[in-house]
Amino acid sequence: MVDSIDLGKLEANIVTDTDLETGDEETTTSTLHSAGLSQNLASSASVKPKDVKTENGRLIVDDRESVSTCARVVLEWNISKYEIKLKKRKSLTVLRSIAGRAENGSFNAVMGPSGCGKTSLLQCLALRTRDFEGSLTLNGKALTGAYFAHTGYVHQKELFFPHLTVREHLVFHALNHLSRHKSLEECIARVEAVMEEVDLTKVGDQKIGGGDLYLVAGISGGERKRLNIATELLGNPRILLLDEPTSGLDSVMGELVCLLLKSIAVQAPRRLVLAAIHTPSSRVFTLVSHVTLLTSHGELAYWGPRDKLLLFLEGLGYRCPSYFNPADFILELASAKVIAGQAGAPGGVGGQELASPGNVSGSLLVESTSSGKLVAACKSTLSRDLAPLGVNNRHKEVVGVQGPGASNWAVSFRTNLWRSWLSQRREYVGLAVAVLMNTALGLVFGVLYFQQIPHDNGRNTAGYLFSLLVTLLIASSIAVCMNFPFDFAILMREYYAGVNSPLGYFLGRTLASEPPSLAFMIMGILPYFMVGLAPSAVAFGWYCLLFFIVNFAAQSIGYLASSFSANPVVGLSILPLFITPMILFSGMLYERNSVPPSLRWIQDISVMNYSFALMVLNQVGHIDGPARSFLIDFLQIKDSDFPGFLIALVSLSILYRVAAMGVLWVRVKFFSKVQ
Ligand SMILES: Nc1ncnc2c1ncn2[C@@H]1O[C@H](COP(=O)(O)OP(=O)(O)OP(=O)(O)O)[C@@H](O)[C@H]1O
Repeated sequence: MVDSIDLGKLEANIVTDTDLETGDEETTTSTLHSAGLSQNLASSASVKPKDVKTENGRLIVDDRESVSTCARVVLEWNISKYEIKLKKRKSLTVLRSIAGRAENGSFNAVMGPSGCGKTSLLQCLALRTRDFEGSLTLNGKALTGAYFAHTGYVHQKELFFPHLTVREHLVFHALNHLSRHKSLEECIARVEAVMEEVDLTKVGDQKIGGGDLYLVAGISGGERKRLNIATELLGNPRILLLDEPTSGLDSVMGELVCLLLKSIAVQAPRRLVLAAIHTPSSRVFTLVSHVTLLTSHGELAYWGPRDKLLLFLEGLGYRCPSYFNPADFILELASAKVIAGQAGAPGGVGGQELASPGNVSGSLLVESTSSGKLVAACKSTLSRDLAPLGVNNRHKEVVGVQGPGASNWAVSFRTNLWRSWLSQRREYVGLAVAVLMNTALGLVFGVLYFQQIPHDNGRNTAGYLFSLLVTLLIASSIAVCMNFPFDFAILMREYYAGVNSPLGYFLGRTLASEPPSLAFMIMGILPYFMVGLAPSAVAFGWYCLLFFIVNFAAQSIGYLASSFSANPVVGLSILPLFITPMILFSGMLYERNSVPPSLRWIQDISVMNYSFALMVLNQVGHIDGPARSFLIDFLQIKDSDFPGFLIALVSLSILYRVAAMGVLWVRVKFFSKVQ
């Protein structure tokens, strides 16, 4: 197989002659001449397999040798039905009787009107959903868990950590993906090679940018698309499935991405590339080897070689006008409204009854009054070309395929710690605001209780410590609830791609968040001497330690509340359910010894109960007089409670964190879908 890429004169069209139907034996020659695409071709030139040669100023990519050594990869699918469960026990049938086949070396397009089910089909093929009936086979065999290792799935919406650079993002994925088999140096070399392949080397050290909360300046839209593809290429998959890799790009950028996909498909190692493409330009359309066309009702309108589609339509009396983009033409044909309702649609197809598709490799189903007959004709034509059509008994095999499996938790702990630390460190604004806010709050406490405590009868000491701890509990847990859920969608994708584990992620992410959360210490430390608390190094040391533990416990509660949903509103809404009882049973608002026995368990799990008592005991150990006896009596505590309360506080702070990790793990494993 020879692929030649012209780097010379710019010409105004792309000429592609690809027939992959005949498999490995056939020669595929793609000559990509592109006006205004010199940049792109230069970037394609950076795709340098080992056997690149030049001839008369042209790059000749000769992968004949690799073809003979390359195993053939054939993916076949027959999805008889894919339903999405809606509320009130309703369901929506998104796909019906979709069959097709693709093999390595080919660039396949899934096309159809918006909402026809392109994403759904890709999710089925990538096994991101199992809620479909039908069969999927790889080289004629039922899928196994290894399918995930062979397959890269590029989502439509890119999700990145915005503060990471392109290189850092890829290194994270390479380490998680490859470190079982490769050394650190080899992982880094693989990152460099892939960046070269998708032409991202020059932006390797730029921030990715983007983000959900606010926009961070970063690389361009096209570069983000290529980074999305590069992430999946790291593991060298044989099958690359892409959901609308050109969406949001202008036509030139879209063509650059599709040229890249074409080169990924045909160059060694030849890969199966299957992409949902919404509205390809005519040039992009000519790059495609096979087309799966869906109607707006999620039914198969055509499956077959791209270059036979227009001939086939002509045979049915639908001729694409010479000035018309063929992709637009077939999209209009596949759209029920245009066909059924509009006379004078391109090719003059309005409301016309259609003949049987006849003896062609590929079929057309057009919505019309005769659609029933056409569905049958379409199926019978396809069944000649596609072995699995109508075979539905392998559904159980698909459902039973083991998931991708999490990556090694110890590796993912280290890489998540590194990634989260880099992200946190670069959140300058967030850190600066946290420092300012805590300084301001510390000053408010300091000014309000300024030198009150040495002359206090105990009430102001209790008031200061209580309000400080309540503020810490609320502010620290809210801060977690506002940040933690945003990573969840990324974690789910990485988990399904086998490059992250919930345990490694949680431990790394939470540990990396500890240093920035120390900003809360300012709120406690700043007013200590202003308000006149015990001027003893031991008392101050315990005060700081207890404040740190309460901060840790408050974050644990924040993690627990926000681990129930990827929606931060849920975490923030249920947070009071955790915090309010803790405050009520702190000993300040409800007499400790008169708590009804049936509610005592709430007191036992209240962080405020122990932390407030410990803070008070720490102070009364260094003061005499009426304040001491007031506080001891008021809170109904004694000095000997200190060690037991300390153990309870530390245990609770760890317990809440472990519970948060458990909830996250269960959600990732059993309840969440990849989006
Ligand atoms: N979770 C969901 N809940 C309800 N409806 C859904 C859900 N997911 C998909 N659908 C519906 O299923 C149909 C197919 O959706 P899908 O995203 O697969 O289409 P698409 O062809 O990729 O669309 P587009 O080109 O606009 O991205 C649409 O009608 C969509 O509204």
